[in-house]
Amino acid sequence: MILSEILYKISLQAVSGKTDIEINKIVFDSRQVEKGSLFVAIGGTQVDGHQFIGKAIDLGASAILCEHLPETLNEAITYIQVENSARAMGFAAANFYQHPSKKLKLVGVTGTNGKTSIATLLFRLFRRLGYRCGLLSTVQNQIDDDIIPSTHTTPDSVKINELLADMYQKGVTYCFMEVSSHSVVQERIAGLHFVGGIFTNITHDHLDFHGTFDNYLKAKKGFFDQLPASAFALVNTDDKNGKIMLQNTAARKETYSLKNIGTFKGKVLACSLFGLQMEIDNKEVWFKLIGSFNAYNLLGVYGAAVLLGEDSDEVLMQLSDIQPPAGRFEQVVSKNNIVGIVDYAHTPDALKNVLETIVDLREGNQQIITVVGCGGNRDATKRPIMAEIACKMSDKVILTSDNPRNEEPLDILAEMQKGVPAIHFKKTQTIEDRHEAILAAVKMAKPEDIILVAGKGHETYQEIKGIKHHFDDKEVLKEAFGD
Ligand SMILES: CC(=O)N[C@H]1[C@@H](OP(=O)(O)OP(=O)(O)OC[C@H]2O[C@@H](n3ccc(=O)[nH]c3=O)[C@H](O)[C@@H]2O)O[C@H](CO)[C@@H](O)[C@@H]1O[C@H](C)C(=O)N[C@@H](C)C(=O)N[C@H](CCC(=O)O)C(=O)O
Ligand SMILES: Nc1ncnc2c1ncn2[C@@H]1O[C@H](COP(=O)(O)OP(=O)(O)OP(=O)(O)O)[C@@H](O)[C@H]1O
Ligand SMILES: N[C@H](CCC[C@H](N)C(=O)O)C(=O)O
Ligand SMILES: [Mg+2]
Repeated sequence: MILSEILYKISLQAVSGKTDIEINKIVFDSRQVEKGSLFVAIGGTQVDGHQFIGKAIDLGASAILCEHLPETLNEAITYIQVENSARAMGFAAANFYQHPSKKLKLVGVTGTNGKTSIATLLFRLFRRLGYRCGLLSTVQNQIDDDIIPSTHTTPDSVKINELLADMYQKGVTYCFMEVSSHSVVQERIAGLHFVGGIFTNITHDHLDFHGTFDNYLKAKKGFFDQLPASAFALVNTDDKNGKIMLQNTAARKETYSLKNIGTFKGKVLACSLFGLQMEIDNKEVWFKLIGSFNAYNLLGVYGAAVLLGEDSDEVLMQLSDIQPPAGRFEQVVSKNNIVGIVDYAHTPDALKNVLETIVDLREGNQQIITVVGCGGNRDATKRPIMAEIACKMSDKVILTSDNPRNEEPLDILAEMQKGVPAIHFKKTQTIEDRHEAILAAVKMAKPEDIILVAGKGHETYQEIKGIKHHFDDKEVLKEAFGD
């Protein structure tokens, strides 16, 4: 595409060089540059992309999109200066791929917990309702039956537009995507056209990246602030910050609640290890998801589907038959009835919700044994809190490694240990190796006991010092059960 078309409607501060040149690729990593690329220099969290402009030119970049121009300009190259290059890249990517988000119906889901659950349920529901669908999620990206591995919860803006363009070409009507707070701040969703946005909840996470809870809140709100008037903004108002999402949005304001207020109301009637019974719009329905926190996810999905024009009875009928995504309250039961539960709870609130559900469901003298760790190079302030929650709500706890990434596993564990109240020392142990920790939990379990393995859910790897080793909590549980 011609550069001037890629720059259409983008506010430019300065241009040096020709804009009637052909561009065949937009890249923001110099290592991906090929002949004819537009290289976008972005100030990152580790390095400033502007320092790679020279390297990008050496590798064949024809044009540079940046926030400040290099001291010496190469006359053969076009330089475009903008205020925010990440944001400009979002709009450039939308132009380059010819606005796929406007050609299909894109729905975004944001919140600390529940994004994957809601986006995946919507994807599965709308496929059952007869539509071709796309999904952009933490677990995987998907176009109908085709699974495309995902590297982020929300991909970068070029990747999103490339995937949406592919979806449009394959006849997709609806795409459901997760909108992480990182993606809002880093402008990965700039230039996208949404028909709806959903807010789940906001609790403690990602303070390493956002600095303060207030900034985290602003990031989530930023998604709703950029929705157009034609979209709906569907918000869980039982979350005390829910209404804040609606403060400055141009979108139609809609709400859901389990407290009998708002557009969509629901009530939990019963919850067991087999499912959840709810009343929605005066209809009683059983769902295959477990835990009252999932009642919020189901109600959000129901609300969104109705707002998108689907028949409410049909929606409930189909939704009642849908399985939760992988690694969300997934059960592996041994032959002698030890109940293993693998769950992606990696925030204090998620861990508390899952354990509350397990405590409510436990019968007689069933013990709860929790195996949990916290990821490295991520918010360290949640470590002692998660350890404390695990200890207070379980009979036995094994603190272990999650994805240590570039941190020392024992340093992470030392921070978790700080949260263990003295009265719980006796029931808590630390086993650095996650495989060993799961085996130990199974060894100490009696028939009927419940083992919660929290934090990694669907993940099939453990990231240690830049290398992803194969690791699957479900697989290890099965191995430990030895059935
Ligand atoms: C903290 C964070 O969000 N980092 C993301 C960010 O990288 P960064 O800002 O650190 O980049 P950097 O390394 O400083 O480099 C700056 C710029 O220089 C460029 N560069 C760098 C080196 C080089 O040789 N040449 C070059 O051009 C880079 O491509 C980049 O454009 O931009 C990159 C490109 O889009 C992302 O891949 C990267 O995600 C990292 C891998 C990551 O782990 N992100 C996590 C925290 C994340 O985004 N998570 C959320 C989910 C959160 C949730 O649970 O809600 C997600 O959406 O996945
Ligand atoms: N509505 C909810 N409220 C609170 N906790 C929830 C909710 N839904 C799911 N959880 C808990 O959070 C965990 C992660 O759920 P899910 O993957 O849907 O969240 P997410 O927002 O996509 O997370 P991520 O930020 O990692 O992408 C679940 O395994 C469960 O423990
Ligand atoms: N989307 C979350 C995933 C955390 C998963 C957990 N297993 C970890 O590695 O910390 C994040 O980027 O913080
Ligand atoms: Mg997710």
